[in-house]
Amino acid sequence: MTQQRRTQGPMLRFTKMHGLGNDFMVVDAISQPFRLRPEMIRELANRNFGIGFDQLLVVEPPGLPDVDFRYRIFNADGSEVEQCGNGARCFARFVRDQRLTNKKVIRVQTAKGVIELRVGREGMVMVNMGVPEFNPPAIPFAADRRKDVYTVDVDGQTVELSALSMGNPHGVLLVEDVDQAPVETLGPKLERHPRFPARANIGFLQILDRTHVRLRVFERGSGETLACGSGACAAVVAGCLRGLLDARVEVELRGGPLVIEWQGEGTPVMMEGPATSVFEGQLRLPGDSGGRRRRSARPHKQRS
Ligand SMILES: N[C@@H](CCC[C@H](N)C(=O)O)C(=O)O
Repeated sequence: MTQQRRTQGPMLRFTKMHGLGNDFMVVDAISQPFRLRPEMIRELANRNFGIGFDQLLVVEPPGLPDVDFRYRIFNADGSEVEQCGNGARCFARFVRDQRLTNKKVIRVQTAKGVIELRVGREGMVMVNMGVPEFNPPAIPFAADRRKDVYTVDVDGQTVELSALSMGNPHGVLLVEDVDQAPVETLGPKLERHPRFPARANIGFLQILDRTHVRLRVFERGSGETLACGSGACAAVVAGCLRGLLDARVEVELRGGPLVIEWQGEGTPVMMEGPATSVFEGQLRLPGDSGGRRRRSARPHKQRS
């Protein structure tokens, strides 16, 4: 019998980061070769057998003029997506910590266009998240015309939600109390509802007053996370469309607060919040499919 030898792949350096508890594995794919298949991403995202993360963020060289980097985002289920607000803040922090740039205003190419990140003091980052899109085919959401509130049938139950794109698709429901909201039951059903053909992130929004809200988000491809930046933007936009919120709102997520500003239709949404580095590590990728990894990690000096 011939013994099959598994080849050892290259070492991969990564940083573990989070934005209000929405956590990321961040990889510099400029100074090291990097390519992962979806099943490998799922394995790394696993919180028991892998590194554990909500999203994988990949820093690449730009493909456009006047842009500093390309930013790719993968959910824990291995799907590549267009937008990640908390990830964008961590991205800005990462490229500066790794000395890939010393700019304070960083222009980044995403799958849905260019976004601008501004690095502020004490680890805070301001992101221009772009102009929200309400046209149903562009979200994408199945509807014959645009509305501020849609009625959706879920297993015979009627649910009211707003649908919009922040570069990625969102549905936003108003609830009395986020602590009692059916995030774990209704979230996955709406994420995969046939009216969202590309699936969607589902936000459960509790309005406290015109400038303060609470929010939980069941994320497409990752499940409920402690915070969702694009979800916070979508929720404030949905609240403004319903006439319930002012232009500047503090959004209390399970992992902490974000400040979101939106001046109205046709203008971009601005998001401000923290970005935190947790540790740096390296792992040996399998040289062939499905091999187990060896990994090592050293704690990060906390820089705020
Ligand atoms: N956590 C993110 C959103 C990540 C992508 C999302 N799950 C999707 O599939 O669109 C954020 O902070 O915006």
